[in-house]
Formats: sequence, C-alpha cells, structure tokens
Amino acid sequence: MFYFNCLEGFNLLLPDILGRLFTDKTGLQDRLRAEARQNGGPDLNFDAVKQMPNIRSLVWETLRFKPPVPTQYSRARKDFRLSSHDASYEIKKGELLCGYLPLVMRDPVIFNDPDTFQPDRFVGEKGTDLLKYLYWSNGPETADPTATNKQCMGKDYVTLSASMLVAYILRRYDSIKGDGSKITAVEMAK
Ligand code: HEM
Repeated sequence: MFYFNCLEGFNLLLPDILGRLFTDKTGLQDRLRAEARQNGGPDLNFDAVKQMPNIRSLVWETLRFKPPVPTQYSRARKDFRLSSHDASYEIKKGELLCGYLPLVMRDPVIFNDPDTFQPDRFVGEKGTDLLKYLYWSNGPETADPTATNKQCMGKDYVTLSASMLVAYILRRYDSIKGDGSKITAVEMAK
C-alpha cells in the first residue's frame, strides 16, 4: 500500500495538475507564472512554494476534484456514532467501514459549486479555512499523521513537491501547450 500510493498517487495527480495548467483558457498559466517568478526568492524549495498561495491552491483543488486514492477501508476499533449533516449511524466495534472521498469532496454544504474546478478555491482566509474539509489523504489537510490515525505520512511532501514542480516549470518556460499526457509546444523564459 505504501509503495502503491506513493507511486500511483503521484502518477495520477501530476498529469491532472499539469493538464489543468496546460489546457486552461482563463489565463491561469500567466497568473501562476507571475506568482512563481515574483514570490519565493531565487531558490525553489518547500519554503519558497509556501509563498505561492495560488499554485498551492491549484494542487489542493486538483486533489479535491479527483482524489487520487478514492476509496479507503477500515475496521471500527470501538463502538461509536458516525454523524453527517443530516443523519447519524451507530457503528459497532469490528464493523468494516468504507470511505468514498469523491462524495465527501463534492459536498455542496461545504464546497460552493462543488462540481466546478476552481483553481483559487483555497486562496485567502476563507479558502485556507476550507482546508480542514480537504480529505484526500485519509484525514483533513490541516491534521498531522500519527501512529494511530492512518493518515498519509507523505501528505505534506505530496502537496509541496507538486507545487514545486509547477513553480519550476513556470519559471523555466514563458508558455507551455499540451495536456496531462504530453507537452506539444514550449517557449523558454527569455
Ligand atoms: C499523490 C500521492 C499520494 C497519495 C494520493 C496518497 C494517499 C494516501 C492515502 C489515501 C492513504 C490512506 C490509505 C488507507 O488508509 O487506506 C495513504 C497512506 C499512507 N501514505 Fe500516502 N499518498 C501519496 C503519497 C505518499 C508518499 C510520497 C508517501 C511517503 C513518502 C506516503 C506514505 C504513506 C504511508 C506510510 C501511509 C500509511 C499510513 C498508515 O496506515 O498509518 N504517501 N496515502
């Protein structure tokens, strides 16, 4: 599972992010390129991309829109009550539970216009507040993995590495055309 999610997770996530970036017709590439070149200083590293809120939001929105690992299973360790906005269930110890992230990540009570891809959804104070509902890693984006919560241990590396790749490409090229599977034209930065 460790190897599968690391490799396959990135295998699914990166083409999705790049596809969004390369096929966008709203000027997203130019906006993010300006951010990548103006923010973060000369060296690209995790601290530098933390100063690029729009690039980070693109990565988070891609994870929300299509979580690379959509289904998770677990057995209840104790009896407990599981509640949603409008229902509540008694869960017994030992019962098998399945979480289906694409449903959770399109919850209209939480996410405005959930079926629309909004690359700047997680920007600003309101956007950052939404991160507590972003569950691509088997737990909220705002929580840390522990020995008992089964949350993805690579979660911060995943979003920061993906942001770094996007920033690197945008610093290097003035224009990129293509889709998630191939690049058809590039213009080097002058
Ligand atoms: C896009 C890439 C990735 C995605 C989408 C992803 C997603 C996930 C998900 C959903 C789980 C929970 C699985 C379950 O309980 O059924 C998980 C667990 C885990 N992930 Fe990731 N992951 C990714 C990359 C990584 C990387 C790069 C690492 C390590 C550097 C990593 C390390 C782990 C470990 C160790 C667990 C098991 C945690 C536990 O059971 O206690 N993952 N990942």
